[in-house]
Amino acid sequence: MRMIYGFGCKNVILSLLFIRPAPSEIDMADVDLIKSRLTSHPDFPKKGIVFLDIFPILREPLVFETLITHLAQHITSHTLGISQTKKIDVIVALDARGFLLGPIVALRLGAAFVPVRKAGKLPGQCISASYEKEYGTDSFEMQADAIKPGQNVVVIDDLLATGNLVPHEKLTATDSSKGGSAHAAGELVAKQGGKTLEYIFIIELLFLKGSSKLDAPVYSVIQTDD
Ligand SMILES: O=P(O)(O)OC[C@H]1O[C@H](OP(=O)(O)OP(=O)(O)O)[C@H](O)[C@@H]1O
Ligand SMILES: Nc1ncnc2[nH]cnc12
Repeated sequence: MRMIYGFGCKNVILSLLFIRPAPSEIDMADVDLIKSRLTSHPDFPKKGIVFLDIFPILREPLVFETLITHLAQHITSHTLGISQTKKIDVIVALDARGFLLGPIVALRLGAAFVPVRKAGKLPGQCISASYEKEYGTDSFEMQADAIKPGQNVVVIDDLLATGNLVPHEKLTATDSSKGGSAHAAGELVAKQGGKTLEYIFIIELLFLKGSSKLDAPVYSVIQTDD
């Protein structure tokens, strides 16, 4: 059994194509274990933000191992299936917390690891994309020769917010509707001719509707509406 997730009306057609695994296909024991280690910190780093901290997960080797295995298994059992492809060529992960997951998952899959870094940190020729965060703005870079045209890519980060403090449907014409970090990473992959098959996160802040701005399906281990 698979279910189809609806996004904002702007992306209705795309959302019909974006299939997420049904809860029955997900190992809920893994999810419960990972979720139990997540901590929340109200008003950090500024008032109104509830910061969700993933570091307690990494403190416990068994829980960290469960998370990495869960992500790698999701890719081999689901991402490859829905994309009807045999291999992930590249795992792209985002500076900085995405780097805690991306290289390990890439090694498990025998894929290349490519970092997306905050501007000015990567040597050589780079391409860039700007983005908005839940609490600020910034610009990302990727090395210009990192992805070859046609390569299959999965983008990994710890958390999907959206780049805006207001939910997508409440944005006015004067608000920016540019996406957040994951959107910028997808833009960098597309600029190099790579194909993003899926965006994967530990946590997705559903109320911010970040997935509606992305050009591929989203898988998140934990979803929260708070
Ligand atoms: O969907 P968004 O609104 O873009 O928000 C999510 C991003 O924000 C956080 O990173 P942050 O930029 O705070 O930096 P860090 O990883 O260096 O802590 C988080 O790790 C995601 O990358
Ligand atoms: N609420 C949140 N908690 C942790 N990291 C974040 N990055 C963006 N929003 C965040």
